[in-house]
Amino acid sequence: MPSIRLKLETEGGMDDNSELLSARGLRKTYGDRVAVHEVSLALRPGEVLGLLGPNGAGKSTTVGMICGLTVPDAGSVTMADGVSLASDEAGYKRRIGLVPQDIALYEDLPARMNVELFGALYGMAPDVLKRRTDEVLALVGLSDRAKDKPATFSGGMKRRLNIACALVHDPEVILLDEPTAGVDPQSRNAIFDNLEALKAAGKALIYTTHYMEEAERLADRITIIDHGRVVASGTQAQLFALLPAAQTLQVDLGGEPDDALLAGLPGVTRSGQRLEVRVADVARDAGALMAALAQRGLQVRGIATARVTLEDVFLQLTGRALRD
Ligand SMILES: Nc1ncnc2c1ncn2[C@@H]1O[C@H](COP(=O)(O)OP(=O)(O)OP(=O)(O)O)[C@@H](O)[C@H]1O
Repeated sequence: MPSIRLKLETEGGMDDNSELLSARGLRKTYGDRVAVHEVSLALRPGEVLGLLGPNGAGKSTTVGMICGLTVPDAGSVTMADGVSLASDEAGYKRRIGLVPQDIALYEDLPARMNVELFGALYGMAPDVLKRRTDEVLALVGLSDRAKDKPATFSGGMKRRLNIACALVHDPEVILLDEPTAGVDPQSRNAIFDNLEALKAAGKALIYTTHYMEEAERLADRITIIDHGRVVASGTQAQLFALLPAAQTLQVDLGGEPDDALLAGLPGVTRSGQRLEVRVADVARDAGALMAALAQRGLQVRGIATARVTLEDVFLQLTGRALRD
């Protein structure tokens, strides 16, 4: 079968005017090690930007520089209206909420007081702080545990309380550094529900993860980072379009075919009654394949396409698996 590029929907480039926050040329070295080289990224209002990369890629260092905890060696981060750490540190930080990778809670203070302490750091008025504390505890599903101490919470509940603390001052941009690390699948789903609610409320999120499934589920756009460098950035469709044109069709036959019958069919490997067929364009080539199989008297019971994933994109761009 002739090879043609896998066709996928693509979008135009980023319109600079639509950026809520933009990081340009961020760089950070620790001794001889360059943790982050020239990282640039942009966040639009109301979107989830996934920062995807393996352990040690430089995600936390990048997030640290965006929220002002880590001082960059070079580069800058600016909000759409020009406010930056350099121009107005306190004003900038009020607009950012950080959910750190390591849970930061006072284990022996009630959940509610943990949230209020974070709010007090931003000088929130008592009545506003009370209302916001109620709201964020409700958002993360912990209203009924407000009086309990985190010391008595599960790992997933602590993660959710950590998120509530980052939200109490109602930031425009929320940075989440691997917020599902070490939580069970049920708690992970609860956290995703919280994040989807935030997105629906119009918040912009930067979400770091080394789980491509999480980036695929949550992110509107994804920046892939490896060894401190951005290796690709775009919507999932744009990233998938970076893959060489090929997809796999899985064809289930009525019985085990004679291999001689499959001779002359390109890209076919057989395992029992199942054929794996590499094609360049599913929409175009599936029909020709079905016709060729019918011509050989082979009955088809079912046909499916194997889905491409961000793991395939990472492998294509770096030559390595995300979780090496
Ligand atoms: N404070 C530090 N001192 C020295 N090296 C550091 C420091 N912080 C990070 N690094 C190094 O910088 C590189 C990037 O680390 P970073 O934590 O940003 O990666 P990451 O993508 O967030 O990884 P992970 O998913 O494991 O958290 C790593 O090589 C790490 O060892």
